[in-house]
Amino acid sequence: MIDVYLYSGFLGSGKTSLLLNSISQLKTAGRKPAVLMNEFGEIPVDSDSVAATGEVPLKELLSGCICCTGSEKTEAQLQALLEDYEDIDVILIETTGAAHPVEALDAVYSPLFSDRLRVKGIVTVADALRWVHREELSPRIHSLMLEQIRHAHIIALNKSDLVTESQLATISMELANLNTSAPIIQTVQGKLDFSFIEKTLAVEKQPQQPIISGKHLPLSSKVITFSNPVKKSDVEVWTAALPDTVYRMKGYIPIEGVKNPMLFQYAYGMVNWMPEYVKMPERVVVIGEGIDHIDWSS
Ligand SMILES: Nc1nc2c(ncn2[C@@H]2O[C@H](COP(=O)(O)OP(=O)(O)OP(=O)(O)O)[C@@H](O)[C@H]2O)c(=O)[nH]1
Repeated sequence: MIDVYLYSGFLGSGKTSLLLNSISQLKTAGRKPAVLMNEFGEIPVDSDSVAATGEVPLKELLSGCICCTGSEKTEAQLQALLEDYEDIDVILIETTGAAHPVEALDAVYSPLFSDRLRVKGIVTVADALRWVHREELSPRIHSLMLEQIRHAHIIALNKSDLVTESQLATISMELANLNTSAPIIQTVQGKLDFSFIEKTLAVEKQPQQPIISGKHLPLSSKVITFSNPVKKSDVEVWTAALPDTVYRMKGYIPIEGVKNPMLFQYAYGMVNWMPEYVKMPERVVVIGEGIDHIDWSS
Protein backbone atom coordinates (compact mmCIF):
# COMPACT_ATOMS: atom_id res chain seq x y z
CA MET A 1 0.00 0.00 0.00
CA ILE A 2 1.13 3.53 -0.76
CA ASP A 3 0.69 6.11 2.00
CA VAL A 4 -1.07 9.32 0.97
CA TYR A 5 -0.76 12.64 2.81
CA LEU A 6 -2.80 15.70 1.92
CA TYR A 7 -1.36 19.18 2.38
CA SER A 8 -4.05 21.79 2.71
CA GLY A 9 -4.08 25.44 3.71
CA PHE A 10 -5.04 28.86 2.52
CA LEU A 11 -3.55 30.51 -0.56
CA GLY A 12 0.09 31.36 0.05
CA SER A 13 0.24 29.88 3.56
CA GLY A 14 3.32 27.74 2.88
CA LYS A 15 2.06 24.41 1.51
CA THR A 16 4.71 24.22 -1.21
CA SER A 17 7.44 25.08 1.30
CA LEU A 18 6.21 22.23 3.53
CA LEU A 19 5.98 19.91 0.53
CA LEU A 20 9.54 20.66 -0.63
CA ASN A 21 10.82 20.06 2.90
CA SER A 22 8.97 16.76 3.15
CA ILE A 23 10.28 15.62 -0.24
CA SER A 24 13.86 16.28 0.72
CA GLN A 25 13.47 14.48 4.07
CA LEU A 26 11.80 11.51 2.39
CA LYS A 27 14.52 11.29 -0.26
CA THR A 28 17.26 11.49 2.35
CA ALA A 29 15.57 8.60 4.17
CA GLY A 30 15.68 6.55 0.96
CA ARG A 31 11.93 6.73 0.41
CA LYS A 32 10.31 7.21 -3.00
CA PRO A 33 7.85 10.07 -2.82
CA ALA A 34 5.59 11.20 -5.62
CA VAL A 35 3.65 14.43 -5.77
CA LEU A 36 0.27 15.49 -7.05
CA MET A 37 -0.29 19.20 -7.16
CA ASN A 38 -3.51 21.07 -7.70
CA GLU A 39 -2.87 24.63 -8.66
CA PHE A 40 -5.42 27.36 -8.82
CA GLY A 41 -4.50 29.34 -11.91
CA GLU A 42 -2.84 28.44 -15.15
CA ILE A 43 0.82 28.75 -14.25
CA PRO A 44 2.60 25.80 -12.67
CA VAL A 45 4.89 27.86 -10.43
CA ASP A 46 4.70 25.45 -7.51
CA SER A 47 5.24 22.38 -9.68
CA ASP A 48 8.27 24.06 -11.22
CA SER A 49 9.82 24.18 -7.78
CA VAL A 50 9.08 20.51 -7.19
CA ALA A 51 10.50 19.60 -10.60
CA ALA A 52 13.67 21.44 -9.56
CA THR A 53 14.20 19.03 -6.63
CA GLY A 54 15.19 16.30 -9.08
CA GLU A 55 13.64 13.01 -9.90
CA VAL A 56 10.33 13.17 -8.05
CA PRO A 57 7.38 11.75 -9.96
CA LEU A 58 4.95 14.61 -10.37
CA LYS A 59 1.50 15.17 -11.80
CA GLU A 60 -0.21 18.47 -11.77
CA LEU A 61 -3.68 19.83 -12.22
CA LEU A 62 -3.93 23.35 -13.46
CA SER A 63 -7.08 25.31 -13.64
CA GLY A 64 -8.16 28.88 -13.83
CA CYS A 65 -11.47 27.99 -12.24
CA ILE A 66 -12.21 26.12 -9.04
CA CYS A 67 -15.16 24.21 -10.52
CA CYS A 68 -12.82 22.52 -13.02
CA THR A 69 -10.51 21.04 -10.41
CA GLY A 70 -13.07 18.34 -9.61
CA SER A 71 -12.34 15.01 -8.03
CA GLU A 72 -12.60 13.14 -11.38
CA LYS A 73 -9.54 14.96 -12.63
CA THR A 74 -7.62 14.31 -9.42
CA GLU A 75 -8.60 10.66 -9.76
CA ALA A 76 -7.30 10.56 -13.34
CA GLN A 77 -4.00 12.17 -12.33
CA LEU A 78 -3.57 9.74 -9.44
CA GLN A 79 -4.18 6.86 -11.76
CA ALA A 80 -1.64 8.22 -14.22
CA LEU A 81 0.88 8.60 -11.40
CA LEU A 82 0.39 4.98 -10.33
CA GLU A 83 0.63 3.71 -13.90
CA ASP A 84 3.66 5.74 -14.88
CA TYR A 85 5.75 5.10 -11.78
CA GLU A 86 5.86 1.69 -10.18
CA ASP A 87 8.05 2.05 -7.14
CA ILE A 88 6.40 4.97 -5.38
CA ASP A 89 5.93 4.46 -1.64
CA VAL A 90 4.50 7.82 -0.49
CA ILE A 91 2.23 10.25 -2.30
CA LEU A 92 2.01 13.86 -1.17
CA ILE A 93 -0.96 15.78 -2.51
CA GLU A 94 -0.89 19.55 -2.35
CA THR A 95 -4.41 20.86 -2.68
CA THR A 96 -5.02 24.31 -4.07
CA GLY A 97 -5.21 26.96 -1.37
CA ALA A 98 -8.70 27.68 -2.67
CA ALA A 99 -10.03 24.18 -2.03
CA HIS A 100 -11.87 22.50 0.76
CA PRO A 101 -9.53 19.69 1.85
CA VAL A 102 -12.31 17.14 1.92
CA GLU A 103 -12.96 17.64 -1.79
CA ALA A 104 -9.46 16.40 -2.51
CA LEU A 105 -10.03 13.42 -0.20
CA ASP A 106 -12.98 12.36 -2.35
CA ALA A 107 -10.70 11.41 -5.21
CA VAL A 108 -8.24 9.52 -3.04
CA TYR A 109 -11.03 7.46 -1.51
CA SER A 110 -12.12 6.35 -4.99
CA PRO A 111 -12.81 2.59 -5.21
CA LEU A 112 -10.25 2.56 -8.01
CA PHE A 113 -7.48 2.89 -5.46
CA SER A 114 -8.83 1.17 -2.37
CA ASP A 115 -6.33 -1.68 -2.68
CA ARG A 116 -3.36 0.56 -3.45
CA LEU A 117 -3.65 3.77 -1.47
CA ARG A 118 -3.81 4.26 2.27
CA VAL A 119 -4.91 7.77 3.20
CA LYS A 120 -3.02 8.90 6.28
CA GLY A 121 -4.56 12.33 6.79
CA ILE A 122 -4.58 16.06 6.24
CA VAL A 123 -1.86 18.46 7.26
CA THR A 124 -3.18 22.01 7.15
CA VAL A 125 -0.78 24.91 6.93
CA ALA A 126 -2.13 27.98 8.74
CA ASP A 127 -0.58 31.35 7.92
CA ALA A 128 0.03 33.05 11.28
CA LEU A 129 -0.06 36.60 9.95
CA ARG A 130 -3.10 36.00 7.78
CA TRP A 131 -4.83 34.43 10.77
CA VAL A 132 -4.29 37.55 12.87
CA HIS A 133 -6.02 39.60 10.16
CA ARG A 134 -8.61 37.01 9.15
CA GLU A 135 -11.54 39.29 9.87
CA GLU A 136 -10.54 41.28 6.77
CA LEU A 137 -11.43 38.31 4.57
CA SER A 138 -14.84 38.11 2.97
CA PRO A 139 -17.21 35.73 4.81
CA ARG A 140 -16.94 32.83 2.34
CA ILE A 141 -13.18 33.01 2.12
CA HIS A 142 -12.98 33.30 5.89
CA SER A 143 -15.08 30.18 6.31
CA LEU A 144 -12.95 28.30 3.77
CA MET A 145 -9.93 29.05 5.93
CA LEU A 146 -11.77 27.83 9.04
CA GLU A 147 -12.80 24.65 7.23
CA GLN A 148 -9.23 23.93 6.25
CA ILE A 149 -8.27 24.19 9.91
CA ARG A 150 -11.25 22.21 11.23
CA HIS A 151 -10.51 19.27 8.93
CA ALA A 152 -6.81 19.07 9.73
CA HIS A 153 -5.22 16.11 11.47
CA ILE A 154 -2.09 18.20 12.02
CA ILE A 155 -1.86 21.99 11.93
CA ALA A 156 1.41 23.62 10.91
CA LEU A 157 1.24 27.16 12.26
CA ASN A 158 3.54 28.62 9.63
CA LYS A 159 5.15 32.05 9.18
CA SER A 160 5.57 32.07 12.93
CA ASP A 161 8.51 34.42 12.31
CA LEU A 162 6.07 37.16 11.26
CA VAL A 163 4.16 37.44 14.54
CA THR A 164 5.14 37.97 18.17
CA GLU A 165 5.41 35.25 20.82
CA SER A 166 2.22 36.44 22.49
CA GLN A 167 0.36 36.49 19.16
CA LEU A 168 1.58 32.92 18.59
CA ALA A 169 0.16 31.87 21.93
CA THR A 170 -3.20 33.49 21.14
CA ILE A 171 -3.33 32.00 17.63
CA SER A 172 -2.50 28.54 18.94
CA MET A 173 -5.35 28.80 21.45
CA GLU A 174 -7.79 29.99 18.80
CA LEU A 175 -6.79 27.17 16.44
CA ALA A 176 -7.10 24.64 19.26
CA ASN A 177 -10.64 25.86 19.94
CA LEU A 178 -11.56 25.20 16.32
CA ASN A 179 -9.88 21.84 16.13
CA THR A 180 -9.49 20.09 19.44
CA SER A 181 -7.71 16.99 18.18
CA ALA A 182 -5.00 18.18 15.80
CA PRO A 183 -1.56 18.91 17.24
CA ILE A 184 -0.45 22.48 16.41
CA ILE A 185 3.20 22.89 15.50
CA GLN A 186 4.80 26.28 14.97
CA THR A 187 6.85 26.36 11.77
CA VAL A 188 8.93 28.71 9.66
CA GLN A 189 9.20 28.14 5.92
CA GLY A 190 7.21 24.93 6.30
CA LYS A 191 10.00 23.17 8.21
CA LEU A 192 8.31 20.24 9.91
CA ASP A 193 9.80 16.82 10.62
CA PHE A 194 8.21 14.35 8.26
CA SER A 195 8.76 11.63 10.85
CA PHE A 196 6.48 13.62 13.18
CA ILE A 197 3.77 13.74 10.49
CA GLU A 198 4.19 10.03 9.90
CA LYS A 199 4.02 9.11 13.58
CA THR A 200 1.05 11.36 14.30
CA LEU A 201 -0.90 10.01 11.34
CA ALA A 202 0.04 6.38 11.91
CA VAL A 203 -3.60 5.52 12.42
CA GLU A 204 -5.72 5.73 9.29
CA LYS A 205 -8.14 8.66 9.27
CA GLN A 206 -11.71 8.55 8.09
CA PRO A 207 -13.01 11.23 5.73
CA GLN A 208 -15.35 13.83 7.18
CA GLN A 209 -18.20 15.43 5.34
CA PRO A 210 -17.58 18.86 3.86
CA ILE A 211 -19.64 21.66 5.35
CA ILE A 212 -19.16 24.15 2.57
CA SER A 213 -18.09 23.49 -0.97
CA GLY A 214 -15.28 25.34 -2.64
CA LYS A 215 -17.28 25.35 -5.85
CA HIS A 216 -19.19 28.46 -4.95
CA LEU A 217 -16.33 30.54 -3.70
CA PRO A 218 -16.08 33.98 -5.26
CA LEU A 219 -12.44 33.43 -6.19
CA SER A 220 -11.03 33.93 -9.63
CA SER A 221 -7.63 34.07 -11.24
CA LYS A 222 -6.14 36.05 -14.07
CA VAL A 223 -2.79 36.17 -15.80
CA ILE A 224 -0.77 39.36 -16.23
CA THR A 225 2.02 39.37 -18.82
CA PHE A 226 5.08 41.56 -18.69
CA SER A 227 6.36 42.44 -22.14
CA ASN A 228 9.31 44.60 -21.00
CA PRO A 229 11.77 44.44 -18.10
CA VAL A 230 10.63 46.44 -15.08
CA LYS A 231 12.13 47.67 -11.81
CA LYS A 232 11.65 45.57 -8.68
CA SER A 233 10.85 48.70 -6.71
CA ASP A 234 8.09 49.61 -9.19
CA VAL A 235 6.55 46.17 -8.75
CA GLU A 236 6.67 46.58 -4.99
CA VAL A 237 4.98 49.99 -5.17
CA TRP A 238 2.35 48.45 -7.43
CA THR A 239 1.69 45.51 -5.07
CA ALA A 240 1.42 47.84 -2.06
CA ALA A 241 -1.45 49.65 -3.77
CA LEU A 242 -3.42 46.51 -4.62
CA PRO A 243 -6.68 45.81 -2.77
CA ASP A 244 -6.71 43.31 0.13
CA THR A 245 -8.81 40.97 -1.99
CA VAL A 246 -5.72 40.01 -4.00
CA TYR A 247 -4.83 36.95 -1.97
CA ARG A 248 -1.99 35.53 -3.94
CA MET A 249 0.27 36.24 -6.91
CA LYS A 250 3.06 34.17 -8.33
CA GLY A 251 4.95 33.93 -11.55
CA TYR A 252 7.98 35.32 -13.33
CA ILE A 253 8.76 38.99 -13.95
CA PRO A 254 11.52 40.34 -16.21
CA ILE A 255 13.65 42.71 -14.12
CA GLU A 256 15.94 45.38 -15.52
CA GLY A 257 19.58 44.25 -15.40
CA VAL A 258 18.72 40.65 -14.42
CA LYS A 259 19.28 37.91 -16.99
CA ASN A 260 16.20 35.74 -16.53
CA PRO A 261 12.74 36.71 -15.33
CA MET A 262 12.73 36.43 -11.51
CA LEU A 263 10.37 34.22 -9.55
CA PHE A 264 7.89 36.58 -7.91
CA GLN A 265 5.75 35.53 -4.97
CA TYR A 266 3.16 37.58 -3.16
CA ALA A 267 1.11 36.42 -0.21
CA TYR A 268 -0.70 38.65 2.25
CA GLY A 269 1.17 41.84 1.42
CA MET A 270 4.60 40.20 1.45
CA VAL A 271 6.70 40.06 -1.69
CA ASN A 272 9.43 37.51 -2.29
CA TRP A 273 11.93 37.45 -5.17
CA MET A 274 14.09 34.54 -6.24
CA PRO A 275 16.54 34.34 -9.15
CA GLU A 276 15.78 31.81 -11.87
CA TYR A 277 18.49 29.98 -13.78
CA VAL A 278 16.36 29.30 -16.82
CA LYS A 279 14.16 31.61 -18.80
CA MET A 280 10.60 31.17 -17.60
CA PRO A 281 7.51 32.68 -19.23
CA GLU A 282 7.10 36.33 -18.22
CA ARG A 283 3.73 36.24 -16.55
CA VAL A 284 2.11 36.26 -13.16
CA VAL A 285 -1.07 34.61 -11.96
CA VAL A 286 -3.23 36.72 -9.66
CA ILE A 287 -5.78 35.04 -7.37
CA GLY A 288 -8.44 36.85 -5.44
CA GLU A 289 -11.90 38.32 -5.43
CA GLY A 290 -13.06 40.94 -7.93
CA ILE A 291 -9.67 41.11 -9.59
CA ASP A 292 -10.73 41.54 -13.23
CA HIS A 293 -9.62 45.15 -13.34
CA ILE A 294 -6.19 44.44 -11.89
CA ASP A 295 -3.35 44.92 -14.32
CA TRP A 296 0.29 45.83 -14.31
CA SER A 297 0.99 49.53 -14.41
CA SER A 298 4.35 51.03 -13.50
N1 LIG B 1 8.24 35.03 6.32
C1 LIG B 1 7.86 33.81 5.94
N2 LIG B 1 7.54 33.59 4.64
C2 LIG B 1 7.16 32.33 4.29
C3 LIG B 1 7.10 31.27 5.23
N3 LIG B 1 6.67 30.16 4.59
C4 LIG B 1 6.48 30.50 3.30
N4 LIG B 1 6.78 31.81 3.11
C5 LIG B 1 6.69 32.57 1.85
O1 LIG B 1 5.30 32.69 1.51
C6 LIG B 1 5.13 32.58 0.10
C7 LIG B 1 4.16 31.44 -0.21
O2 LIG B 1 4.75 30.21 0.16
P1 LIG B 1 4.32 28.83 -0.55
O3 LIG B 1 5.03 27.71 0.17
O4 LIG B 1 4.51 28.91 -2.03
O5 LIG B 1 2.76 28.83 -0.23
P2 LIG B 1 1.59 27.91 -0.82
O6 LIG B 1 0.64 27.67 0.29
O7 LIG B 1 2.16 26.71 -1.50
O8 LIG B 1 0.93 28.87 -1.91
P3 LIG B 1 -0.29 28.45 -2.94
O9 LIG B 1 0.05 27.10 -3.48
O10 LIG B 1 -0.26 29.51 -3.99
O11 LIG B 1 -1.55 28.48 -2.15
C8 LIG B 1 6.52 32.38 -0.49
O12 LIG B 1 7.01 33.63 -0.89
C9 LIG B 1 7.32 31.83 0.68
O13 LIG B 1 8.69 32.12 0.57
C10 LIG B 1 7.46 31.55 6.61
O14 LIG B 1 7.41 30.70 7.51
N5 LIG B 1 7.81 32.83 6.88
